[in-house]
Amino acid sequence: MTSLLGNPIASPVAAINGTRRGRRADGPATVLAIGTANPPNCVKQEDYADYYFRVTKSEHLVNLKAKLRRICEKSAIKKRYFHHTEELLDSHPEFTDRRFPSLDARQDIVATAVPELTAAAAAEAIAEWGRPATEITHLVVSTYSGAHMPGTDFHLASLLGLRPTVRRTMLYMNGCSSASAALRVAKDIAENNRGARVLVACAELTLILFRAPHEAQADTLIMQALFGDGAGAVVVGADPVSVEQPDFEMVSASQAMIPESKDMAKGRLREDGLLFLPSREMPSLVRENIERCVVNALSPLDISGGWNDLFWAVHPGGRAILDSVEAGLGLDPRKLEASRHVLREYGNMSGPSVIFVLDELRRQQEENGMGVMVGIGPGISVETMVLRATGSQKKI
Ligand SMILES: CC(C)(COP(=O)(O)OP(=O)(O)OC[C@H]1O[C@@H](n2cnc3c(N)ncnc32)[C@H](O)[C@@H]1OP(=O)(O)O)[C@@H](O)C(=O)NCCC(=O)NCCSC(=O)/C=C/c1ccc(O)cc1
Repeated sequence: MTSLLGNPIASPVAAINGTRRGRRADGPATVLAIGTANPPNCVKQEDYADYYFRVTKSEHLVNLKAKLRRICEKSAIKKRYFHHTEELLDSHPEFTDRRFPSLDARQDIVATAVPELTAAAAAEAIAEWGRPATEITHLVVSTYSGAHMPGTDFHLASLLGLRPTVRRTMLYMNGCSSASAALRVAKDIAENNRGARVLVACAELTLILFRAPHEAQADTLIMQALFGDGAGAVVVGADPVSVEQPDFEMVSASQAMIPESKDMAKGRLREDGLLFLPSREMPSLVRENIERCVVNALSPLDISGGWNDLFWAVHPGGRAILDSVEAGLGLDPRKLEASRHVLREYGNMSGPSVIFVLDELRRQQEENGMGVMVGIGPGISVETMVLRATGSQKKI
């Protein structure tokens, strides 16, 4: 084939393939910055049973209150943060009276509260990144706290002053593995679009699942006892330029469904909000399956054991979940200290929790060499990302 000037040129397919290769990044995606945020209302776990039965006007359910107190005592949580306050709950009796539908009112509140909390975390990440917000090329947002069109991605882009052409992806209802899923998507975007800078943002507000106790549904006490509000944001990009100081390389990402687990961690969006139903078997199923998930994720990298030589960023879904991962992998107890710290200080914030754990690992400078981020979500889904700490001396 010749050009109009008579010079030989490559075939169109070869030219397109060449261009496609040229559009890819040279190196792996990296974590360039991390931001986190929580609402101001803080409730100590030791006060939670009194607080919860008072605000739901359920003091007469003395057995359930005693049960909640037992769960709180065993939770290894010290305190949690919530967007909702006692005043807000008082002004919305439908949030605590199961006879009335309340989804509309919950959706109306989270429609602005989720983008605002997400923006606080994202602004922190962008400030640390050190480049203008207008240089973010892609946005991946994940939440189960409300669903709107346009969604949190649209509002967040406006709140942060992102460019109007920022390419947005919205992920809904990924439960507690939502940030892990968003980071996996961001890694693919960053590695396949040279120069891309992807903002990942994830927030959850427990207002979407707050409800009064009920004798016939004692299991709902688990979500009231463990879950807290938070937002996490990460700037992801490959081939860092001089101002950028990566914390972690995102080496590989995998996802697995634990067999026979579809009823283990279910979420149902109801007229009275989101109902989360955790099975009692969840911790044991995690313990039995976690090593197989980790082996599948790491064997392509020729890593097939020596789990204590890696650092770990495990989703703090509950004390029993962390105990199960520790036992299933035979980890030295200090290996999950960053996850236990996040559980202790914030509770289970669902998806954003792993972003807090990554932040904590780099703060404690506990990360070294290779490590694994583990997200645990509905079904049971296990999201695994192999990371390599860059040893950045960034001031955070
Ligand atoms: C701190 C716990 C709750 C209790 O500690 P323990 O050492 O097991 O203590 P006990 O065995 O004595 O349990 C205390 C009480 O809690 C009860 N309990 C113990 N698990 C249960 C139980 N799943 N049911 C309902 N009663 C129970 C247990 O029966 C007992 O009741 P009682 O005998 O009356 O004192 C512990 O079991 C624990 O951390 N469990 C894991 C909690 C859990 O499943 N976390 C969720 C992980 S998945 C995730 O993060 C979110 C995914 C998600 C998915 C979809 C969405 O929409 C949103 C999110």
